[in-house]
Amino acid sequence: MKLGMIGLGKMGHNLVMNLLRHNHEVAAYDMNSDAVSKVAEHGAIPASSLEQLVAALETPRIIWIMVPAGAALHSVITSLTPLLSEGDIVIDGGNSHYKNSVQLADELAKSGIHFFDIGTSGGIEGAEQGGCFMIGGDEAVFRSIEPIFKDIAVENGYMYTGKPGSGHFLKMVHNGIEYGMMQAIAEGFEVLDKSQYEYSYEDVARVWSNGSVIRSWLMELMQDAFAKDPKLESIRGVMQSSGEGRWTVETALELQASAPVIAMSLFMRYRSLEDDTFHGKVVAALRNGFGGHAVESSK
Ligand SMILES: O=C(O)[C@H](O)[C@@H](O)[C@H](O)[C@H](O)COP(=O)(O)O
Repeated sequence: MKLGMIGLGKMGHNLVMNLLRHNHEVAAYDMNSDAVSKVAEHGAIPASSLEQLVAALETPRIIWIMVPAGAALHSVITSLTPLLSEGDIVIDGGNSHYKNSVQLADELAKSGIHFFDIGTSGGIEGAEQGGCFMIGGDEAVFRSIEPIFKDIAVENGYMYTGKPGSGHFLKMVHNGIEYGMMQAIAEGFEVLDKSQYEYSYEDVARVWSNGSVIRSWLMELMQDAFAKDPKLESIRGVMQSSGEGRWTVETALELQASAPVIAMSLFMRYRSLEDDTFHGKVVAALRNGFGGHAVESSK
């Protein structure tokens, strides 16, 4: 099939490579012209503006947007929509909040444009070698673009999830699970690290990756990381987050669903951003107040 790709960062670039490998025709645009040249070297049709990208496609056009959720996506949509016609298809493959995707689908539907919210998983490697795609939008229109996903997903690695918003909702929950799984793995290694035993963590991750109940891609990645740096000494224990974990917790609260592990994982990320905490000072002051327990003075 022929489609356009807007956003050629790590994910967009690799998706283009995957599409080209499967003989799809891709017109590609990014604000960074070097990123466009890189995919053009591999056979993509280079576009130096959104207008050029739109002109390179036949109607109904299929345009996949792979830019950061929020302001960047909003800006692309605002500039792109006036260039499109009824029947065109717009895909957001980023980690957008599902409520924004529902709203966007409604807005684009007013101009007869079909919108798909796609949760894309599998990381940078998956984008290139075969990823996992959770696809929300109109089912009949989805069937017309399904061949794309048959090609670029791993086997059984795509799913039509239902009405608009359902793709990004599913990806949000997936990422909430990701937070909990990673935190549990991390805590296990923390206990090992504080223990009297001298394990090679690379070997632990290897043995847990083979036949054990907790074998997983995350454990394999753990093995790779410990192979490079046996005690992860070159990395600070600071855990950033992009929003999906928080949205999962907020959604669980809205739905009154119990998600304590995911919530704690999120809070552990926030905690990791601070060396000292105000809550720690408060508890120390209280213990000192009622029990005369010693406090440590700050520098
Ligand atoms: O499934 C995936 O491929 C990942 O989840 C991917 O989407 C990304 O790496 C996360 O969004 C990171 O999320 P945090 O920055 O919140 O950890």
